[in-house]
Amino acid sequence: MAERIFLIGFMGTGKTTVGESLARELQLPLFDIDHEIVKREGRTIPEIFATNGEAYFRRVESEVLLELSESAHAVITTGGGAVLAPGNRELMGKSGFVVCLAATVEEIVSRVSGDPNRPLLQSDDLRQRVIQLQEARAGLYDFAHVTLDTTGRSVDGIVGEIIMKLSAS
Ligand SMILES: Nc1ncnc2c1ncn2[C@@H]1O[C@H](COP(=O)(O)OP(=O)(O)O)[C@@H](O)[C@H]1O
Ligand SMILES: O=C(O)C1=C[C@@H](OP(=O)(O)O)[C@@H](O)[C@H](O)C1
Ligand SMILES: [Mg+2]
Repeated sequence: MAERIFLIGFMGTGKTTVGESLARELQLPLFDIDHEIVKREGRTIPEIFATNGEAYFRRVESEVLLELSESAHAVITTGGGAVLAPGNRELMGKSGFVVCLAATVEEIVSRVSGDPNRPLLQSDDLRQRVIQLQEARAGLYDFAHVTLDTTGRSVDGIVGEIIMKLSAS
């Protein structure tokens, strides 16, 4: 079974939540790239975006991903935009088993609505914003080894399916 597992997918598909449970089940350490960035920077993601902009955030995100991909045997949960850099996609594809979580637009909207921690989703028309960003990212999650639709599914059920796919890999 792979010892380095990446969870990728659009915002609100449950990467951070599922990753915690998956790491517990597999008895592997867990690294959430967003949490690592917040620790390293000593400030929140909205603060980083507001003060230094998205390009700066992407640089730190890529640095943290590179360090974890080289060192940790772990479950590594990424932010939804970690796939934007081609180098990040290549790195994940070759250094671990990549699981993409997906969900319908309606499900994403209901999960992330009212959460101030995603600067890219602070919009008066959240549904339209999700659609627009998904279009801008079309195809960028397709390098995953497996993709799971999480809509209407329990975290335990999703974790069980990932473990089955891992065993078969
Ligand atoms: N399978 C699920 N069913 C219902 N709600 C979920 C599920 N997975 C995650 N959530 C909820 O959706 C929100 C976003 O989850 P999160 O793990 O932060 O997603 P991501 O890291 O992909 O942005 C959280 O409030 C979380 O509790
Ligand atoms: O998709 C994105 O560009 C982002 C996703 C977020 O992580 P989650 O996907 O865990 O919400 C976080 O990294 C940041 O707000 C940017
Ligand atoms: Mg997350």
